[in-house]
Amino acid sequence: MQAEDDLTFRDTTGSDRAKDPPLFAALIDQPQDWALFLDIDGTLLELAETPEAIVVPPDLPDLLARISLRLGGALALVTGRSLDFASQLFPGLSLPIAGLHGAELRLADGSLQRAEATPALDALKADLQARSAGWEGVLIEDKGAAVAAHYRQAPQHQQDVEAMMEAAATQIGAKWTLQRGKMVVELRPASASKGHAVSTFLKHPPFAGRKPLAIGDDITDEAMFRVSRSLGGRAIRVGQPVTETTAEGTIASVPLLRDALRTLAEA
Ligand SMILES: O=P(O)(O)OC[C@H]1O[C@H](O[C@H]2O[C@H](CO)[C@@H](O)[C@H](O)[C@H]2O)[C@H](O)[C@@H](O)[C@@H]1O
Ligand SMILES: [Mg+2]
Repeated sequence: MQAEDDLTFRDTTGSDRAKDPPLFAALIDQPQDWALFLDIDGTLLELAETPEAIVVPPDLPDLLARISLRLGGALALVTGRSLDFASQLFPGLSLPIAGLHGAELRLADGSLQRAEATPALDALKADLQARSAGWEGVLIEDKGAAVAAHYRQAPQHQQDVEAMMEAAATQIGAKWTLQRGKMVVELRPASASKGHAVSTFLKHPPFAGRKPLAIGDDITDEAMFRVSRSLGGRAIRVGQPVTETTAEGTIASVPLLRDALRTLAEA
């Protein structure tokens, strides 16, 4: 077991140290003590130009399956994607998943918590499509009970998108909240967050009684970092944080994180 101080690490160089960082050594030594919560976009998967253009490496599903087995099933995906989308990304795996930033849950026993769109939200989605139609490159992503406006391909429209989504948030009311992310502004159900998702998983088997390790790359992941650390767990942010982070360490890139996960799976 590593000394407590060694559990804090910061790799910004891409050095080999990230391949076997102390946090993962703790999981390798005592897999029965830990629960792992993994974000998808920008963490497990490289970011792509559009939401649909992401690529799942062929070996990733098997890697996740092996880690889940090693952790006694205490591995969950915690994502801004919808639960259905995340599930279809990894066909054949039936991992516990939190979707829509925590508003949708599939627990290890298969029980489901869904978030539903309302007629008002559906009308708003159509409105957003119409309002952004002239902004070439801006994409509206319909996620069921959430909607995202992406400007990765049209950074010149960032302010237009921000203003449009702020007005949309006022229009739809307090049941939805703005969630900013990497070149995206979303409206997500206000009732939950990634932090709520982690604390809910930890009340249920096989997560209950374990220490959480949360790994993510973006503002939305800070909620699970805070919960994880407040419950005696740990947090890692992938990439160079451009905003304040409560994670105690960073891993420089998606490939380096996957290297660390391979080390865990092969231990
Ligand atoms: O919580 P995550 O699993 O990280 O999901 C966050 C959002 O990811 C997606 O958007 C981001 O990734 C896209 C594909 O790489 C990229 O084109 C976009 O610029 C990013 O913001 C997804 O489309 C959103 O619905 C998720 O909330
Ligand atoms: Mg992410």
